[in-house]
Order: sequence, then structure tokens, then C-alpha cells
Amino acid sequence: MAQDLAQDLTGRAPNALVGNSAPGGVIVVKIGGGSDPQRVLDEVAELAAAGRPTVLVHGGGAVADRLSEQLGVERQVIRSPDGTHSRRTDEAMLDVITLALLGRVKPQLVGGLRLRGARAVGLSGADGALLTATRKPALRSVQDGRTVLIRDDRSGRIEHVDPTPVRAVLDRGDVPVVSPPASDTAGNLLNVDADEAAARLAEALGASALVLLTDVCGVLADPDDPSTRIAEVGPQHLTGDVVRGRMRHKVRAGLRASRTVQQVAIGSAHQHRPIQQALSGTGTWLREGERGERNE
Ligand SMILES: Nc1ncnc2c1ncn2[C@@H]1O[C@H](COP(=O)(O)OP(=O)(O)O)[C@@H](O)[C@H]1O
Ligand SMILES: CC(=O)N[C@@H](CCC(=O)OP(=O)(O)O)C(=O)O
Repeated sequence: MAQDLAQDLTGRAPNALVGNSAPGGVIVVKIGGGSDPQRVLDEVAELAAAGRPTVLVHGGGAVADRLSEQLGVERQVIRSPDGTHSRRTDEAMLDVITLALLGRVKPQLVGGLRLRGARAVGLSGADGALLTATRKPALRSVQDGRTVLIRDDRSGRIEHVDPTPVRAVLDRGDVPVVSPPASDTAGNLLNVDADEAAARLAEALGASALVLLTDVCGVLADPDDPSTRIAEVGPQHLTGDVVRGRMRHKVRAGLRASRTVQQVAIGSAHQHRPIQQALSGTGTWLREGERGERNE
């Protein structure tokens, strides 16, 4: 069955795809913290068993929110003038996000893959200089109609990706499970968005596909109505305010990756074989420019 799956996704025999040097062979899958990972783990384990090099990147914003409440660390939101929002990451919140992602979410995913017979290896963005970021010097936040500047935030912009540790894990036939935070060149941790991390890693690996799995079926024209899925999204969809909040980060990151990654899609994590579903067009394709017909 696993063999069929790898063939379905690529049209090529799985053996031709073993090892990440196979042209366009790597799939980078990202799962957000608000989604139940069980279906995703089932399919990632199937792909690994079929020899398809697959990287699982995860977020965990929702888990960090719950942990901050448990620990009594106040959660604040930075509302940027362009309609995106992100976590205010002071020192205490950086600890919370690190504990949540590396201490709660990642072990659940690595353990879940092990239970399914796949050997998974956890890596954070700070391991092996995988994700190097620079601290954002000043963030604009709209508060009560006024824009204020926040200068001491511990979130960063990813400047450099060194995929060597991820390749080493793939070359052993194992599944890398990658998470924020990143670090700066001095080794200080910096909070980075998991969609951006996945997109940048997909670019650096020369991946053939990037699948961003979340708690909705794709980008919706009306975020409150699941029947309004948009089949393909381009930069023009960012000009209005339809794509709001954190979905905007996802779309931006995916569009950027689509310059070099052949297939970039957003889809629901909560369906049977969510990766295959998204890559067969049941979610939203992200495509920055005209590159002729897709090879679907
Ligand atoms: N146009 C839109 N289409 C779909 N979802 C949207 C849209 N605008 C905002 N959203 C919100 O984005 C959320 C998904 O982003 P996010 O919560 O960051 O997911 P994840 O944790 O999986 O990364 C959806 O649950 C939805 O509330
Ligand atoms: C800078 C920034 O926004 N970092 C994110 C990292 C986790 C994440 O991205 O989790 P999801 O994929 O579940 O949203 C955060 O603090 O929530």
C-alpha cells in the first residue's frame, strides 16, 4: 500500500526516489499546532516505508498558548499594520514556545511515528545551524488604533538555512522532524514562524513539494465558510483583506517557496492521506508566477 502511495504522488517507482538526491524527490510537510496529527503521521510513516524522502516540520502555537496559561506567562499579540498577527516573544515567552515545541509537540510526533514503525529524528532550527535568523530590530504593532514600535522582541527573520543535518537524516532513510525556534549566529534562540521555516527548508532542500497542513481545507474566500475554498492563490490574493491573521503568513511563505518548489499546497490535516489529498488538488495551490501548466 505504501508503494502505491509513493507512485500515486510522483508517477515514479518509489525505488527511484530513495535518497534526497533524487531530482525533486523530497516532500516537506508542515503541520500546525491547532491540528490533530494522527492522519498526517499515518501518511508520513507510509511514505517513509515506501522510501520517499519526507520531512515533517511542525508548529505548535496553540500548544504554546495553553502552556503559557498553565505557567502564568501573559500572552500578548503583535498586530502588524498589514493584518498579520504574531506572538509577542519576550524572554519568558521564548521559554514557553521552546518548551512547548521541543518538549511537548515534537516528542508526540517522533513517538507517533515510532509507533507506526518509522524512525524519526527530531531537529530544532538551532541544531547544526539549521535555521539561522537575525532578531527583528523593531516590530510595528497596532494597539488601540495607534502604531507602536516594539524593540525587545525575541523573534527573528530566517536569513540562512543549512539543510545538512536534515539531509543526513534523510540519507539514513529516517524522517527528520523539524521545529522552531531558530538561532542567531551567537547561538541565541529566536522565535520563527513554522510555515516560514518549512518553506525555507523546502527551498534549501530543492524539494519537489511543500504541503502546509492545517485546520481548514485551504484558503477560503470567506474564512467562516468552508465551501468557499479557493483552488489556487497568487500574490493578488494578498492585496485585499480576505487572507487574514496567521493564514497570511502561511500564504506568503508558500508563495515565496513556489518560485523554486514545483508543488506548494495548503490542505486539511484532518482527512485520510492528507498529503496525497492536498497534492491532488483538494486544497489550495500556491503559485507566485506563471510557469505554464502544472504537472499534476
Ligand atoms: N482566508 C482564510 N482562509 C482560511 N483560513 C483563514 C483565512 N483567513 C484567516 N484564516 C485563519 O487561519 C487559520 C489557520 O492558520 P493557523 O491558525 O496559523 O494554522 P496552523 O496552526 O495550522 O499554522 C484558520 O484556522 C483560520 O482561522
Ligand atoms: C514568530 C512566530 O509566530 N512563531 C510561532 C512558532 C510556532 C508556530 O508557527 O506554530 P503554528 O504553525 O501552529 O502557527 C509562534 O510563536 O506561534
